[in-house]
Parts: sequence; C-alpha cells; structure tokens
Amino acid sequence: MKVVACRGLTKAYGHTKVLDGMNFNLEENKITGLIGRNGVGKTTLLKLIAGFYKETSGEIKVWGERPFNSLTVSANTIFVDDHMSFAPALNLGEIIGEMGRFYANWNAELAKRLFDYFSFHPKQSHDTLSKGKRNTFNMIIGLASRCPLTIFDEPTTGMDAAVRKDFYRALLKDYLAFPRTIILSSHHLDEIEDLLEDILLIDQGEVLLNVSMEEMKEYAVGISGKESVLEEWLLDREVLYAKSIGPDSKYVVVKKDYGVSEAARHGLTVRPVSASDACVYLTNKAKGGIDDVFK
Ligand SMILES: Nc1ncnc2c1ncn2[C@@H]1O[C@H](COP(=O)(O)OP(=O)(O)OP(=O)(O)O)[C@@H](O)[C@H]1O
Repeated sequence: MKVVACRGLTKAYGHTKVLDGMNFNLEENKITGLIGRNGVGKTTLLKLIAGFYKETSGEIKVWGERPFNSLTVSANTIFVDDHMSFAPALNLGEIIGEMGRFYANWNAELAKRLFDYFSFHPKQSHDTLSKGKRNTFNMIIGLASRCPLTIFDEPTTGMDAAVRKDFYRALLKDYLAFPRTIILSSHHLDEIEDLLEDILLIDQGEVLLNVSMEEMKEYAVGISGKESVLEEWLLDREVLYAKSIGPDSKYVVVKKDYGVSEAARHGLTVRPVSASDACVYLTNKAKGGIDDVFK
C-alpha cells in the first residue's frame, strides 16, 4: 500500500521553484532514504509530507489525504529534526513523561531505556543540550513514539560515530519489532545503505531515482583501461563520471547495462561502484568534479 503519493508536486518560495513536478510513491512499512545534495529541497519535501507546508501546485497525498491541515496525518506522523522544540518549562524527564499524551503508540519503557543508555539526566533542560545530545534526545522521541509515519530529517547531525552507529541499530531493531513507514534523509548514505529498503534520490527539483536499495547497489559500474579502447567501447553510453588515471588510461563510471559484461572482452577492467558513489556521480553530472575548479 502507498503511504505517500505525489503527482506533479511543485513547491516554490516566491518565484523560486525548489521542487518541480515530482512524481513518486512511498510504500507502507519500508525504510526509505531521501538522498540529495545540500539545498536540493529534502527538508522542503519532508515538511510537505508532514503537512507543515502547503504545496504550490500538483498533488501530494498521505494515506490518501492532502497532508496540509490534515488531522489524520498530524496525529500519525512525527517529524524529527534538530529544530524540534518542547515546552521550555519542562525538563527532559518531564518531556519524556508527557509524550504519551501526544503519541498513541508511545512506548515509555523504550524511551526510558534509551534515555538511561545515552546517559541523560532527567533534570537537564532541552535548550542547554549540546547539538549531538539534543539530536540524540530527539531521536529517542522519534523512536519511542512509534508513529506510523516517522520522518527523520538529518537525525545524526552532530552525533559522534559511536552514537550514530547506536542510532541506526536501535532504529533497525525497533522497526523490525514494530514495522512502520520511515523516511530518513541523510548525507551519509554509505553508513545507512544496509538499513534502507528503498531510496529516493532528488536533484534540481526532480526525482532522479526511486528504486530499491538492491537496484541502487547494482546501478553503476566503473570501467578502466586504455583510453582509445575505452572511448570506442563507450560509443553513445552516458558517462556519469570520468577521470584520467595515466598517460593513456582512463576510468569512467557508467550505468550498468547488458553491454557492460562485454567490456572485459575488450581488455577493460570492470569494478563495482557503491550506491553512495553512484548517488554522488548522478547528482554531480551537471557540475563536474572539484578538480574542474583547479583547471
Ligand atoms: N522558508 C523558505 N523561504 C525561502 N527559501 C527557502 C525556505 N526554506 C528553504 N528555502 C530554500 O529552498 C531550497 C531547499 O532548501 P531545503 O532546506 O529544503 O534543502 P535541503 O535539501 O534540505 O538542504 P540541506 O541538505 O542543506 O539541509 C534552498 O535553496 C533554501 O534556501
């Protein structure tokens, strides 16, 4: 079943279109990674899904309803980011104690266990937490709320490597025990690719890919070898990335297709390309690489 369905979804701030005619669906009870470069509109898209923002044109449906001003969507969704705020008069212990009144599936025991594991003090105030600790606390709220639609926008900002690892593990364990629809935006695809089932890659206001993680892992391959042989083999193939690796040798990244299996017969070397690198190449195409700046 589709939880999110968008057709021609467009969002503009003033005259600037950030999302431009997006079409995609997100399936129920899956973990989807929303991946894209800085400023491409990930937060905007997540806030449209959560019903915080109104679309400019096109259609967005969450459980078949327009999310903006929808009680169903707001009652069943949690949006976790580093701007999450709570009543300033409440300390952390009191916030945890009150959450059950807001979230129908709130699990107080899980919240308490995570709270103790990450060494929070009940008397601490949310406003005085460091960036990493604040996001760790927000993550606890996001997990323990067990909302049918759980949205994490860059949840690991400021967390150290050990806490990020713990967070991904906790997310996976709780998701397996209590499946729900989770959208996770992150810049660390390499860290989360084993967690994700689907991926939504966006760039320049559009959906570049909406595929399973398995497909993403197989999406591209790197081919290297003698430049003249490689150029001939490439023919009309679209090159996602290219660099010289010697006086007459070259390395290119191309979409994996049937012809790729023949590359070895031409004396070329074929290597896998990670999902994370494939996303970087796909979203860097228009700009070229940092090396171009120094040419
Ligand atoms: N309220 C707003 N008013 C005007 N422009 C905005 C507003 N919010 C976001 N933008 C612009 O929309 C674009 C997309 O911003 P958004 O925060 O959605 O991107 P993002 O992909 O989440 O970025 P990052 O990865 O850096 O967090 C940016 O150019 C941003 O400056």
